Amino acid sequence: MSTSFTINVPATSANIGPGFDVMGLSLSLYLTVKARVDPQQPTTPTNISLVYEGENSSGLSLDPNTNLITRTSLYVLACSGHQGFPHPTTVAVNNRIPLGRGLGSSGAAVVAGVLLANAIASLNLSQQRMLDYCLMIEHHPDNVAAALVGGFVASYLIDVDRSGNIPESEADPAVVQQKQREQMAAAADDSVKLPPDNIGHFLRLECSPKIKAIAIIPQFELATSKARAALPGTYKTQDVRLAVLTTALGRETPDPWLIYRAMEDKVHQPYRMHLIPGLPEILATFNPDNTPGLLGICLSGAGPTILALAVSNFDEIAAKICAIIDRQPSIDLPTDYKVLDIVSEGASCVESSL
Ligand SMILES: Nc1ncnc2c1ncn2[C@@H]1O[C@H](COP(=O)(O)OP(=O)(O)OP(=O)(O)O)[C@@H](O)[C@H]1O
Ligand SMILES: N[C@@H](CCO)C(=O)O
Repeated sequence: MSTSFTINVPATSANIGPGFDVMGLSLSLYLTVKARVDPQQPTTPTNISLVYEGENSSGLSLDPNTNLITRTSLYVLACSGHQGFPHPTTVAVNNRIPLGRGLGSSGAAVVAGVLLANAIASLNLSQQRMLDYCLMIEHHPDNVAAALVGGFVASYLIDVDRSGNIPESEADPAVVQQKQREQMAAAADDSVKLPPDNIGHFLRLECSPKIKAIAIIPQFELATSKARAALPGTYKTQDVRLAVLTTALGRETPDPWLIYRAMEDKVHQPYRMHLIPGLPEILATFNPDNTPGLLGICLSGAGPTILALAVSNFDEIAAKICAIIDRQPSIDLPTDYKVLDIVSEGASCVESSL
């Protein structure tokens, strides 16, 4: 008899305007990972055979030591004294989250990797401990916290020494491979770097069920590392104003202008404008008076996806925003969009016996 696990992790939109590195919404678009433990298969050092199905698979490494999902699992396992998966396992990934577009694809991959290790080696990690592991790989909590727990989530990270290295979710594959080799070697002599306890904290906030998320997805990738490199090191105190948003989205009947103003941002969007053709015009053009149903517009995560929150007229709003992007000289391919629910359930793992 073999055992299977099915892991589902939602896409996320981080920041929601001024909530830079703090706020996240989980969305009805999923990364699915199926793992089948197959003791009949020949053993290998990692015991992983990795396959990708569905869209978004080309260009991703199938080397278990390099792929973000499986190398996250291998790190978690190494911390528990396992070198590789306990038994030969086929890991099949079906990813619906566009890569490098600001919809939390890397955060979802990291969360999936942690859940996979937890299931495959029966580690019984708590949700809090799983967040600690996620934060060793992706150093900002907004995407991973929302993907893990679901809904509208505020989170913060305790300043902790992770050896000053750049997040592994953003690192060059060669650097990652070297680090992975070191971790595997360290696992053998018991010195692998465990996450400190409770490095991330989160709070679930109310979000009105009337609100949907329109993700307007330009057809080019923008690496988070590049979008973060555009940010300044210091801010003026008057630029930081998150407080209103945390309650504005939770009101049973959303107040469009309250949310619209609460989503205006001076922390990251002004510095990233030049990376997203059409964004300045979009922010200057649409508001709740001239666009019925619209609540607010912001950059989703590090971009280039633009997030519009709305209560009605979803396709009309999306079409108008797409039209502005599509007439920018540097845009070659028509912009895509998806009308998504804000889902209250986060990542899940279901076990079945075959
Ligand atoms: N399902 C996946 N399997 C393996 N690697 C993935 C997967 N999803 C994302 N990645 C890795 O993460 C990279 C994208 O991460 P990046 O942080 O740049 O964008 P994002 O997470 O989609 O956007 P944001 O963080 O702004 O929401 C991909 O190029 C790939 O290397
Ligand atoms: N808060 C992060 C989200 C992207 O992963 C950023 O804006 O850089």
